[in-house]
Amino acid sequence: MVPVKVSLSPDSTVKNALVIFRKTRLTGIPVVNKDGLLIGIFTRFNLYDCLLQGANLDTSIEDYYLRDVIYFRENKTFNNLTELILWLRNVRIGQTPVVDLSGRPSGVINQAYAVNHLLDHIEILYEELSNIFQQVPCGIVATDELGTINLVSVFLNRIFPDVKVGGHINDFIPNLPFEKIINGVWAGPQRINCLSKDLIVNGLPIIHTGKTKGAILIIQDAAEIDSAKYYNQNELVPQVKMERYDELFKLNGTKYTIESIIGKSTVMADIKRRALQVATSSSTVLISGESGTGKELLAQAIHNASNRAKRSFIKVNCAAIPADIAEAELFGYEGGAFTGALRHGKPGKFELADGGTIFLDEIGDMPLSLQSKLLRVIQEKEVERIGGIKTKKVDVRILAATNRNLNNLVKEGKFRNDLYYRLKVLVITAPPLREHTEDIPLLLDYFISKFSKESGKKIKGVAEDVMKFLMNHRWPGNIRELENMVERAVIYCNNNIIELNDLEIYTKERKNKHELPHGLALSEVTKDAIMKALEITGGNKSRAAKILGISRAALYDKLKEIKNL
Ligand SMILES: Nc1ncnc2c1ncn2[C@@H]1O[C@H](COP(=O)(O)OP(=O)(O)OP(=O)(O)O)[C@@H](O)[C@H]1O
Repeated sequence: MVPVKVSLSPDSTVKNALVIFRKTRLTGIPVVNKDGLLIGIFTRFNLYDCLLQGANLDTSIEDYYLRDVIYFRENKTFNNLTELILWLRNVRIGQTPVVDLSGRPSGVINQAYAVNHLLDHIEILYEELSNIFQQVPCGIVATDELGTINLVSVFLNRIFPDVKVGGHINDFIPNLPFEKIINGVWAGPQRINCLSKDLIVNGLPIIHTGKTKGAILIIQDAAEIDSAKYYNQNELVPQVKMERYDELFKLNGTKYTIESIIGKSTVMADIKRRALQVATSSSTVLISGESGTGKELLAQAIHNASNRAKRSFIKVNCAAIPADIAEAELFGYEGGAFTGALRHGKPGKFELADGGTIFLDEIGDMPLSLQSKLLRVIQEKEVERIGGIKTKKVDVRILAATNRNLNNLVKEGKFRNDLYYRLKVLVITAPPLREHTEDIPLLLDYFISKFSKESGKKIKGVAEDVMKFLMNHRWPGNIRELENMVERAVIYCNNNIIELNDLEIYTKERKNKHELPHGLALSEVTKDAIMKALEITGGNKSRAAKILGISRAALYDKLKEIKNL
């Protein structure tokens, strides 16, 4: 609002008005009664009219000012867009007076101000709508009155991956009764069969000012709804969903979806929202975070929420493949390319992931020589087998994960800068468990239920002091450490409640407190733990890493350090 301090009274003269118009940018001057209350407005047009009718400078404005004015009270807000649009359409003057709560003029607002207000409203509304569209767990399409698609929700693309904005709805979903929906005679929800899919369809025409402007269609996969009915509502939600996705998992070799990610804290809710958002695009995603924070789980969840869900998810552990065979593993080779090569050659992981997703785990450990080849695949979207003469186009979505600081690796010359920039188009950071300890009770419930089922025990939960201890633990191995701790505690537990003594981390901590010679170096403790883990697993490093709650790469790093002790 622009504050206005000037006003006229009915007996003010044309000259008084001219002086104010000359001094201000006002297009209308408020007219007030003897109590100072707004009773009208004297506009520039009123001035022209009275001059044309022969008024002189001393003529009073009494017969000329506008009495029937739309004005606002200072505390007026528009409750909704329609109210604001109506006002914009109805105002007859460029500036609308604003009065204070007692009815005295205090300023004006102009149309530019109102339009800006309108745009702010539209922006908020648009944000809200697109969030709903991205996250609502059923397929939604909005079309115009002819059936041309304006909006498609992420979930619809899971049922019909090809549906795109700009196309006609019946080109993608032929049996859909669009005519009935647009004419308002579709008594949905109804089951229809379309392209051999069993669908539950609901549809409504969008009617604006009495005219049909388009339609909203809500489409669900009947199989999903039917299968959900079979599950006990009281069971853990993730387990219900997991079983429902079994088919998909079998198909693409994954285990997790967004619903498998346990955690209701704000950070975890943000992560899930972000995962759903990035699932809608095909750009490269860099998932960073400490070991055991759920980076692989996130990668699988993103794949399964994307329209590539029914295609392959290929995982490559960049730290685990020996450098000399890494190129063949990733890009494949032609028959006879080298000694020991298969006669007919072998496709690489990128070819196997064609149409789907490749997950490059521990990307920070990828040898430099391979990094330049990966960069070429990302840029050219084609692969060349070793010993091959042709390149092959591949459509692969790349998800990369690392627990190392790639920025530092770039500075140390161990990671290509250009590859780093290509990888971090979209970034998701999995938070360490110590930053969302409020999720510990939920994670505990989930893992206790999982391992109790596996071991045939009926463990109900943890004792109060256990919960206290766990909430205060630092969790260097994050959720993996918690998971492994519960797995062991369930084995040791002899009752139906896990006690402090069932926790290895508690007994170890107590032992360390009481028995370690004062001043024993931390490196010695680490060494002891690693040696013990290797002893238990008979030298198996993967299992030893699991017991220690760290990644294989982290274990290799620690072993290197120990050698130098
Ligand atoms: N939010 C979560 N909900 C349920 N389970 C989880 C969650 N986060 C991680 N986990 C479990 O913790 C374990 C470790 O997760 P994951 O392998 O995805 O971690 P990571 O960050 O990829 O680890 P690394 O860097 O060591 O490879 C897995 O068994 C996974 O199922």
